[in-house]
Amino acid sequence: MKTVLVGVGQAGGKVTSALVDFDHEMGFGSIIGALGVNSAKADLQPLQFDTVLVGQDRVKGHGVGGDNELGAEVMQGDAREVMGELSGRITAEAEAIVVVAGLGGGTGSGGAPVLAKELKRVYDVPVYALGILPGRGEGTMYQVNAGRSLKTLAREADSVLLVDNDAWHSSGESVEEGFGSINANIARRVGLLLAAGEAVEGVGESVVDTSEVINTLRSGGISALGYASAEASEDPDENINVVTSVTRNALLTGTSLPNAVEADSALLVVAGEPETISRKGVERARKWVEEETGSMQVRGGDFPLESGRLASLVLLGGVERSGRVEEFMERAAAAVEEADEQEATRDSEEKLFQNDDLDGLI
Ligand SMILES: Nc1nc2c(ncn2[C@@H]2O[C@H](COP(=O)(O)OP(=O)(O)OP(=O)(O)O)[C@@H](O)[C@H]2O)c(=O)[nH]1
Repeated sequence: MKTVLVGVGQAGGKVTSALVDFDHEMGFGSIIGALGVNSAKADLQPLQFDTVLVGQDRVKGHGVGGDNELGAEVMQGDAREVMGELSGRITAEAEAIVVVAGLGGGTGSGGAPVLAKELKRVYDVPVYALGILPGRGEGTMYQVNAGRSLKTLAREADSVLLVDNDAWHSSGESVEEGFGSINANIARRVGLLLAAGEAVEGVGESVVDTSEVINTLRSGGISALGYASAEASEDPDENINVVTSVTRNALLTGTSLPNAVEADSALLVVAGEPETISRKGVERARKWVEEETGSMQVRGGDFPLESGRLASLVLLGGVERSGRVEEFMERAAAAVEEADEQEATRDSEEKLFQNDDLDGLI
């Protein structure tokens, strides 16, 4: 899928960078343009692609400090400039635009929904978001921001592919320590999805087409991506269980949104050497995905790739009713309440100290 990426905020820029590097290393050529947008100048500097600094008149290049309303305002204020920078990149070749952002901060969380809305107004191709949810251990402000942003983003974008920061980091590492490996994992998985369906020489009947990705995401709302891989035999008959077990692992333990299984639609992409992919295995795996997700719309296809391994990518569309999303929304609502209570305590403490009756005590 020929894609233009827009990384908003610090996480958005870093994840976009990892995706661009992966696509380049693999020689896929599915990312045809990238732009970084931020209100913090220092976060734009390391990026190897063009960037736009927004909100300079308001925050002087220092970021919005987690204030996502301000993040939305500065993006709105400079939307014309951002859209202008993008217009040269979103050529007729583009099949999708992906806005990448961490939903817990200020610039990405506030800015991504504003940008998605502008892009949808102007372009006919699907506008997706790749949204990063704060991990459980991240503070109240992150959860509040992400809850607000996710609702708006799911409304504005054609689909929000959610990655939970707790999902793809190595055990023993904190979320912050793990950013490098989380980003590399996001790049590999999402990068493969974007490249699935890219023209491959000697395309066979079973090769997945870009339109399958778009159709799977057509139900809108929230989507998730699962991935797992394993060593494969050269003989496809010995790979029946390899295909079924990597598919099970991709969906049950390898998703970007842990425990999101119920879905409106799904796409199963099996990647590896075409002659090693077991047709029987693929058939069984697809049936299993149908049963697990409860979806009647499970699409499928191969992704020919030179490798000694076989991998399964499972894209789920319409997972907003899954337990995981509900659990996050509850966490965000509790965080909003906690933030409100803290504000109320601060207000009453301020009133206490403004009370004239206290004057006599000092
Ligand atoms: N996966 C991943 N998450 C990140 C990374 N950097 C920050 N985050 C997450 O993103 C959220 C914070 O968003 P940022 O992108 O840092 O903030 P911002 O959008 O630049 O906004 P401000 O700094 O407030 O202007 C938190 O939930 C972090 O855990 C990263 O490199 N990778």
